[in-house]
Amino acid sequence: MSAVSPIVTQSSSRELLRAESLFCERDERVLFEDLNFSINAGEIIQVEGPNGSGKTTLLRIMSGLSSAYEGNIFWKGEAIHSARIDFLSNLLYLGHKPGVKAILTPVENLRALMGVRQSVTDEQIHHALEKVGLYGYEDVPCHNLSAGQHRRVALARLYLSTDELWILDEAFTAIDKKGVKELEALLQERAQQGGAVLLTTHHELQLEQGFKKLQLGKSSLKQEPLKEQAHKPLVAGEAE
Ligand SMILES: Nc1ncnc2c1ncn2[C@@H]1O[C@H](COP(=O)(O)OP(=O)(O)OP(=O)(O)O)[C@@H](O)[C@H]1O
Repeated sequence: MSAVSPIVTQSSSRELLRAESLFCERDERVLFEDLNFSINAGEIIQVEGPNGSGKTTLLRIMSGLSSAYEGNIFWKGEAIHSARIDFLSNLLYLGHKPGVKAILTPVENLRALMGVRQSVTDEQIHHALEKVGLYGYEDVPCHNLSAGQHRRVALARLYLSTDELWILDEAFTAIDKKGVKELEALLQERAQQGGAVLLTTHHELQLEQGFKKLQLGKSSLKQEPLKEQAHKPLVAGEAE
């Protein structure tokens, strides 16, 4: 169980984010084209593809951090640029950089990161840090912590967040086997509570509930349709 209860439970069919006819080219190489997909409340979607196929690029575009694309993105049916405030107030994005301030302790960092968005207690922060293996490091300035520990401070936000949409780029690095299991459980719990998760990971996800995979083209030239997960017959339609 995470330390934070969901604020609302949403219908699992409610569309949150939708991409229509996305096209992205980098260095004269097409990363994806005519890419159509949506993520609903209660869903987990893993973006898959070889190194350099555009996974991070796609997550940055879907998070509003990059405008290097053509096509349309909608948040709850409204064009993303018009819905920006609501979108950003309901999004948790975890990228490659942890965004942790070295001068602050893990507790202070989390207080600062969560402070303006959501009120959390010190007890919840301590619980979250324990979940990512930082028990005993709560009050150590982050400049004394390793790069992996910095990532885990950032990851602890997931144990506090009630944001509707999580976009996670390689969130499974820097955690041990137990941490991986707990994070998988957390993602499922979040989805069951009506949250949605769009993620990339090189780790083979072991989720009891179904999840979708969005496969980016191996040649980076052509977008493949969403594939069904082998052991879970989830509909993985491309254009919805
Ligand atoms: N800001 C940028 N400007 C130009 N090209 C970029 C930029 N960011 C990424 N690229 C290029 O876009 C391609 C896709 O990069 P991206 O990081 O999205 O791939 P990825 O699938 O996440 O890779 P990996 O699995 O190695 O993390 C790469 O060839 C990269 O060099």
